[in-house]
Order: sequence, then structure tokens, then C-alpha cells
Amino acid sequence: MIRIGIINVSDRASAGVYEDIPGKAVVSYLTDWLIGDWEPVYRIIPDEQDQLEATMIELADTEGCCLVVTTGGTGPALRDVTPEATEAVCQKMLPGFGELMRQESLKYVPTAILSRQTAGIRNQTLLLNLPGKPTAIGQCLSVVFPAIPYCIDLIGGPFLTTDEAKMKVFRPKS
Ligand SMILES: Nc1ncnc2c1ncn2[C@@H]1O[C@H](COP(=O)(O)OP(=O)(O)OP(=O)(O)O)[C@@H](O)[C@H]1O
Ligand SMILES: Nc1nc2c(c(=O)[nH]1)N[C@H]1C(S)=C(S)[C@@H](COP(=O)(O)O)O[C@H]1N2
Repeated sequence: MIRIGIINVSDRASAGVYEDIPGKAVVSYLTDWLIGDWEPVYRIIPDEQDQLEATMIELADTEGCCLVVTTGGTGPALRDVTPEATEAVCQKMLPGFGELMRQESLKYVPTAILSRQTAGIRNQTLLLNLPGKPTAIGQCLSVVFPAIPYCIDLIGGPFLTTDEAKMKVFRPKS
């Protein structure tokens, strides 16, 4: 079974102050795009770097997720530590993901440049940061998703198949 991790990193969402709209949005996009069985592995945690690193390691190494998507904690505020935690647990960074998402987000808000969102590889898992704003989820995920299945192929993960009418992915011909 293909497993995908979703971590909502937010003090307020983890305290129940607001509903986890960003995490639910990630699940809903993936459900719409992916063909075949997959299962979400879901966590809502506060902006604590140790806890976030431990959760990313757990979802990657123990739960066997080929992809782990985080929402929130990418900005400049004191408690925003998602990119630091991501770098700490990855062996390789993929800065192109953050570059493309910021470029896309700039079409909507000038504050897009405040997000330090990034992506990287831990063993056979791709980790990807999204901003916490509910509207940012679709805008960011849809622009980078075409490259995600091939990235997972390259790291020896499962073969992800999408409904091409909804999400067309790109795999270079070998
Ligand atoms: N479920 C939600 N409903 C409404 N707005 C949300 C929701 N989740 C996030 N947001 C908005 O997105 C912004 C950034 O979200 P993020 O998850 O990073 O929270 P945050 O502001 O860092 O929260 P916290 O300070 O509680 O960790 C929030 O300030 C809020 O405006
Ligand atoms: N697409 C998109 N990207 C966005 C935003 C947004 O509303 N839409 N908000 C920006 C803002 S205001 C901030 S502070 C940063 C960081 O957000 P985060 O701390 O919730 O991750 O993301 C930026 N990127």
C-alpha cells in the first residue's frame, strides 16, 4: 500500500483553536489526483523543531511514507522552524521545489517571498513543505506535483499514477 504522510505544523491547529483545513486540503487534492490505493498517515503537531523532526523521521522510516507533506511554519516568525527541521532530517535538499512554489505564489501575494518552504530527500522519502494558508495548499502543491512521481521513482519508491485529466505528471523517456 502506498503511504503518504501529512503533517500540519501549527501551534493553533494542534491546540484545537482552528480546524486543520490545510492538512485536509492536502488529502483532498491527493485523493482527486491519484489513481489506485493509497493511505494517508496524519499528524497535527505544534511548531516545535524536535517534535517535527521526530515526526518526519517516524513517517519516513517507521511508517514507510514515500512522500511527507508538511503545512505551515515556513515563514520568518520566531516559531517558524519547518524548513530547519526538514534540512536536519534530509540527506539531500531539492531547492527547485521551493523556488517554483514561491514563483507561483507571487502571482497571488507579494508576501510569497516570506515563505522559506523547501523539499528534500531522506532515504526513500521525499519531504515537501507547504505554507499554512489554506489557499496556498492547492496553489503550491499543483505546481510541483508534476515532478513528484518521477522524483519518487528515482529514490526507489512506489510508482505513483495519476488521473491525467486532473493532474498530468512528467516522466522523462528512458
Ligand atoms: N485552519 C485554518 N483556518 C483559517 N486560517 C488558517 C488555518 N490554518 C492556517 N490559517 C492561516 O494561515 C496562517 C499560517 O498558518 P500556519 O499553519 O503557519 O499557522 P501559524 O500562523 O504559524 O499558526 P500558529 O501560530 O498557531 O502555529 C495563519 O496565520 C492563518 O491566518
Ligand atoms: N500561495 C501562497 N503562498 C504564500 C502565502 C499565501 O497566502 N499563498 N502566504 C505567504 C505568507 S504571508 C507567509 S508568512 C509565508 C509563510 O507561511 P507559513 O508560516 O504559514 O508557512 O507563506 C507565504 N506564501
